[in-house]
Amino acid sequence: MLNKKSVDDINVKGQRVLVRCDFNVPLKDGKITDENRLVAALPTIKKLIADGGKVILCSHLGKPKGEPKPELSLAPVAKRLSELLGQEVKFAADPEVVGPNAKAAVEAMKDGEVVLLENTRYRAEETKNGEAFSKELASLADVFVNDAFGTAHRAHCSNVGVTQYVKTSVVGYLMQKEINFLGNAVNNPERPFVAILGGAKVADKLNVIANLLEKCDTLIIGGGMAYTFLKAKGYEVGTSLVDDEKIDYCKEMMEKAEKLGKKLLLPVDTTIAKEFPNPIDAEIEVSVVPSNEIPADMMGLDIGTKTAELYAEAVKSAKTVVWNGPMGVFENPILAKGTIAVAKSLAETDATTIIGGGDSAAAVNTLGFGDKMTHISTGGGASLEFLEGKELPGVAAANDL
Ligand SMILES: Nc1ncnc2c1ncn2[C@@H]1O[C@H](COP(=O)(O)OP(=O)(O)OP(=O)(O)O)[C@@H](O)[C@H]1O
Ligand SMILES: O=C(O)[C@H](O)COP(=O)(O)O
Repeated sequence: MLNKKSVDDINVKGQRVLVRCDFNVPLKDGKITDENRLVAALPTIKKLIADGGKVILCSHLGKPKGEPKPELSLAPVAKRLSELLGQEVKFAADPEVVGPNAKAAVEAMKDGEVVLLENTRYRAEETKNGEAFSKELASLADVFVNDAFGTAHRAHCSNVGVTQYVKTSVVGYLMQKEINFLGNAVNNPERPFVAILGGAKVADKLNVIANLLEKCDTLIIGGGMAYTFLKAKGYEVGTSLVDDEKIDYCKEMMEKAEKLGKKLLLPVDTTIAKEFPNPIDAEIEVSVVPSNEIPADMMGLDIGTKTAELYAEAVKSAKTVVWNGPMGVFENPILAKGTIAVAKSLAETDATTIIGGGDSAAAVNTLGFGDKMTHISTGGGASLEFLEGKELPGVAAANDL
């Protein structure tokens, strides 16, 4: 259980409540292409409306680097949120975020109304956790609610600085749900606990590998990071992605697994091609070879068929599964088979299945397995840092229970 005060511990009737959400959603031609983060924010917003609070929402979007960028305005989010909530979300267009327009919009609010502020990263101080902007945000509100799990690994004005200048700071339902799911899976798992890591680089996930190895029973490695492990085993991996500086680290992890009596599974076969597909979804010729027989001029781009079966088998006997990072270049249908096989095995198991956000969440959703998972995190970097065992500043800043 998360040891922080939540929206259930307060009633905001007649009060101004500033809610930090993570509305950093992908946009194409001004349209939101994945609204999971909006849908996930609704329970907290509805609770605060039902209380009769004046609900002031804020978020960042993309990286405008401290200046107004019209293409990164939160206006499309206000429009879509209004539809999802079935109630107007008034957009406080204001290049200063907390400038005259925003102040006037908040001033005019009635109980139960909702206003969305402009992209907090229009202000340069935001990402520096500066005092002045933190105070400006705090001046709008009596109470602060942080429901932005996806941003919890950042210490910025709108999720950390602001908490120093309001009396009450609590977390929202999404934050609670994310921390409870990820926390239970990692720290109190029903066993066997299988962790699956993929993605491009070992270097990106050093601490995740080390931490999960301590907690899980089986650690499965796939994706581009597998080849540094295979090279560390002494295999020839051709032109596959390898981080030569991390070979010793991979050796250490393999020794650590043995010492701890944990299973560390690596691909026994590999789908190879002459080169990386360009464009990424280009039709390419592939073949499957044992992982110790990758020709010098070929690269591994997905786990092979036997490996996919082996990994699916390991998932079958699990009671808890945490998955972060694709098994191959899943953006290309020819190289998505390993990722699909693993996603399918998670969809079919009775185990608690948790997807650690980012690319893996996108892969599971595009492949149509989204509703079969126990929990799909809305946080990419945040869920990764949580899996590393780090304290998230956005969570730490809320009032303790
Ligand atoms: N064998 C491989 N060689 C090169 N790139 C690969 C390989 N396997 C997977 N990838 C690429 O890795 C990328 C994802 O890697 P990345 O490390 O960014 O994962 P991730 O974003 O950390 O995952 P998540 O977002 O779930 O945390 C994908 O774009 C995929 O195409
Ligand atoms: O999408 C995310 O991971 C969060 O919204 C954080 O965004 P950032 O990486 O731009 O800080």
